[in-house]
Amino acid sequence: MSETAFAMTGGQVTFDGKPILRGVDLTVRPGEVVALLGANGSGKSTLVRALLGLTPLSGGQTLLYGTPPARFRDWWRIGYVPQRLQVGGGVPATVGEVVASGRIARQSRLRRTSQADRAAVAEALEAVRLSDRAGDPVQSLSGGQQQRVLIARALAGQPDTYVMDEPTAGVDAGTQQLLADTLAGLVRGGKTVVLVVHELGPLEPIITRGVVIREGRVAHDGRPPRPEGECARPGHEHVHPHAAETTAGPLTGWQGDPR
Ligand SMILES: Nc1ncnc2c1ncn2[C@@H]1O[C@H](COP(=O)(O)OP(=O)(O)OP(=O)(O)O)[C@@H](O)[C@H]1O
Repeated sequence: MSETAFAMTGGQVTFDGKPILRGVDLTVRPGEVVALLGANGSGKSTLVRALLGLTPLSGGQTLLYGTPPARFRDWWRIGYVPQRLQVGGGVPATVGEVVASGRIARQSRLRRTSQADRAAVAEALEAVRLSDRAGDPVQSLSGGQQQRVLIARALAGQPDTYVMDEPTAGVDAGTQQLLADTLAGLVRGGKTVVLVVHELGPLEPIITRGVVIREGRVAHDGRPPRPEGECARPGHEHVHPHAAETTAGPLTGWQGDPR
């Protein structure tokens, strides 16, 4: 059997007695580029966090490279870009420091910062065009720039698999294209990508598989949906009155019913 990056079977998550994930089966193999799609509140972020073991399952199981999250040790293999949040929290960290923190899983107590670490951080900053802001406090950056810092932090770790929760949310068109080009290069190098997106936008050419989540279940898993008409218009707000279609047939309205 070939290696799997993620393998969830019957994954369930319950918050306050309310089922949020209701039996998700999802296997992601190395080299796949999987877009998780679905309406607000459908459970995409919860699924991502459960795949990483950050949110515990109340039923089913999930494996990271064949190992349950609690026993997984090779965290350097995963680069996680969480949904937009304040990077650096209350700590006045610089852009360079936050990006360098992406190397921690690769470092050991014996071998701290090396030339390779410094080079990876510099390369990641360049990839998101923030080299000139390395010494600035993260809080002094705009929201979209902070998102780029989070992406650079993941890039700096040079993981095998990238997990990105809405990496293009609130990010301008130029930066979206930059991210798409960066990811395309990583994918050509055999990396695995799982990302939550509302708009495929410039990422569309690299997506190999679309998984639509609807009310905590997989409603479609296969060909990436192709936005058409209004849905394809740049800046289109994806709150659709029509339901997500299920496993067969063309998929043009993947958002499902808004809650
Ligand atoms: N920590 C939590 N405690 C309680 N409920 C939660 C928690 N996290 C998420 N939820 C609920 O789980 C449901 C799914 O949330 P989730 O963030 O996974 O959706 P999503 O598909 O990522 O949405 P969006 O597109 O808006 O980011 C929502 O109803 C949300 O309120």
